[in-house]
Amino acid sequence: MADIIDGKIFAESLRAGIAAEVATLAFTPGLAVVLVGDDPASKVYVANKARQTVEVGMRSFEHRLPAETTQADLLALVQALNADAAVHGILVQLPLPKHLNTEAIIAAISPAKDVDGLTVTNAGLLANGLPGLVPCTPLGCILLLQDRLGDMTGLNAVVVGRSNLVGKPIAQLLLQQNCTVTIAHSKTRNLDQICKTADILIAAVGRSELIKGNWIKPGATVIDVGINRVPAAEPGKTKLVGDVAFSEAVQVAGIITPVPGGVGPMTIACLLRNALTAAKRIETTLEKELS
Ligand SMILES: Nc1nc2c(c(=O)[nH]1)N[C@@H](CN(C=O)c1ccc(C(=O)N[C@@H](CCC(=O)O)C(=O)O)cc1)CN2
Repeated sequence: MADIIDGKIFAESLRAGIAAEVATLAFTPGLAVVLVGDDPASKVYVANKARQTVEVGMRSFEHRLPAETTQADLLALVQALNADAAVHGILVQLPLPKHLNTEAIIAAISPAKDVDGLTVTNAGLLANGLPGLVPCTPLGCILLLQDRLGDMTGLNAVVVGRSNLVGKPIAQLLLQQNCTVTIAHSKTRNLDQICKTADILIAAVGRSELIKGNWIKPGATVIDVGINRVPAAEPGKTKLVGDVAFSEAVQVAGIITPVPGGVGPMTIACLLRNALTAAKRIETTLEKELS
């Protein structure tokens, strides 16, 4: 049986460290979260983000906009937040309603306040191995891997998924750890065989329980980023499952993250970490400009 990583406990200790550091600052970091529409899961994530922001001693600015918000209105809000000195981090909850142009909205966020690490500037910094803001879920995965594996030099890492939010940035972070990285996706041929080469397998493809136990190399470390809501055995109820068939995989892998309770909680903890990083950088730059 694999060792099961408890992401909740890890995230709690990360948040405790952030709170301790915030308490030492001469200013209060501020994080703005923008939600457009009524997606039930997004509403829960945004509420959790706001609550945890306050719990670590930061200021939370919540902006809930109706589903019919126009591109121009959302852009105007982002620009106002860019200009607001009390706001050090800006996050626009995804997915946005279909009529909005997500790329243009993300591009409008000041890279210094882009705590999701999604602007082209931050993606470029990551690709070049330079310090920027790194997307939260990939950062959470790497922190878990570093904690469990330490040095990852030379390990074969397979990332299943190529999104800007998870797949591409985590591949970059694994390269920085000296892994040999393969990026696979839903159209990859012989996906099972490729997965079987992985010492580290990252499942971020968004397909419930796609990755079976016999796709996994015995003893591999499996990080499941998938969050898929599927019908439960009880009629009318649903449950969360990952991209990995957990009950099979847990018998083959050496280390594995569960869903829920694995990577998910790390996402918000890493958002707070990014907000702290952004705030310190912004305030330091301001101080330099004033002196
Ligand atoms: N702007 C962004 N949008 C989205 C991101 C993101 O990083 N930035 N990621 C996801 C959603 N997400 C945060 O926004 C997120 C997903 C899951 C969890 C989490 O704690 N999951 C729990 C289960 C929670 C549940 O019951 O639904 C777990 O896995 O244990 C936190 C944050 C998409 N959008």
